[in-house]
Amino acid sequence: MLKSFEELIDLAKSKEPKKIAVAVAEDKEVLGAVKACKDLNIVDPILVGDESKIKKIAEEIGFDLSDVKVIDEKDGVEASRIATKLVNEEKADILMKGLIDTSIIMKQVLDKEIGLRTGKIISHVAVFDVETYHKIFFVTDAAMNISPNLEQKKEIIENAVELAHSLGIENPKVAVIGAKEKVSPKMEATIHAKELTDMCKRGEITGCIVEGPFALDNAMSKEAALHKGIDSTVAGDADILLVPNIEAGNVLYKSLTILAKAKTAGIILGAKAPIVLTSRADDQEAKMHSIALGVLLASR
Ligand SMILES: CCCC(=O)SCCNC(=O)CCNC(=O)[C@H](O)C(C)(C)COP(=O)(O)OP(=O)(O)OC[C@H]1O[C@@H](n2cnc3c(N)ncnc32)[C@H](O)[C@@H]1OP(=O)(O)O
Repeated sequence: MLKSFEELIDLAKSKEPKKIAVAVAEDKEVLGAVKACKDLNIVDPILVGDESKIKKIAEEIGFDLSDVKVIDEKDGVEASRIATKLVNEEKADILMKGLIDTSIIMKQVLDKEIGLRTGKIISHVAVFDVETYHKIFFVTDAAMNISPNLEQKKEIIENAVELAHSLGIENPKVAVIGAKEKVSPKMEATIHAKELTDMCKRGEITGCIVEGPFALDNAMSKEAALHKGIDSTVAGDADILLVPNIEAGNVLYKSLTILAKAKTAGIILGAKAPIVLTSRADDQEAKMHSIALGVLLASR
């Protein structure tokens, strides 16, 4: 079972290096992370973007590009398209978002001709390590699916459970988050939580334990759960938090990274290849962890 991001990097180092296509690579944190991962011999990068800007940043950070392929494309949409197409054509194993809006690169990923669709839902999982929680945990979906319906939430859980299994978390505990732990007909998130719990009980969602609704405190703190008289194996020990919508997920993601200084890695699942996707504001370390996660997944 994965215990730290250091372990994640070590695991990635034990794999063959993977080709990573970076869309709109002209960013210091992105190039710093790619350089660090290249130095560890876990990736062989293809940088797509404004070549003059890429070269200027590379020089500043001491990134020797002599054996790195750079594709010059100043337009961000086109650069995203080229990088996505490289993965579609299996010229790269991993796609990475650089200095570009998530919706722009994900539109390329969804493109029927050059994209990376598989028929499954494409969803984001953020992996967190924060001092105030006793283990690594996931938040899904803070970045891709805006307001998922019940069936989409089921598939988002399945993507996250598959990731958990890949990281050695055998029977992950999934907490379906709402604003309270009781079902309220006025709050769709709580109704979905109950239905997802029932689906798991009926064997329609497997490989995990799904329970909810939970308010965040009950999912993450045993004491808070006991205080409210909640009797559940998931309460206070969740591995995966399924958030009701992108706003809740994104606020939680950024609260964890900005306020709680959590370590993080972000990845898009359900596409033909792993897609490294962090916030543009995330630091080099977060991007490095995310690349390592991409390498692990691309090695399966
Ligand atoms: C957490 C750190 C990083 C961040 O902070 S990210 C910041 C916030 N995130 C974002 O701005 C992105 C949020 N998402 C979006 O904007 C949109 O969902 C996105 C990705 C642009 C797609 O929207 P549209 O292009 O309008 O797509 P659409 O809904 O009209 O659907 C077009 C076709 O694609 C399919 N599709 C859409 N989302 C999918 C998914 N998740 N998985 C699989 N397939 C999906 C959809 O079924 C449709 O297919 P078809 O063409 O009918 O066959």
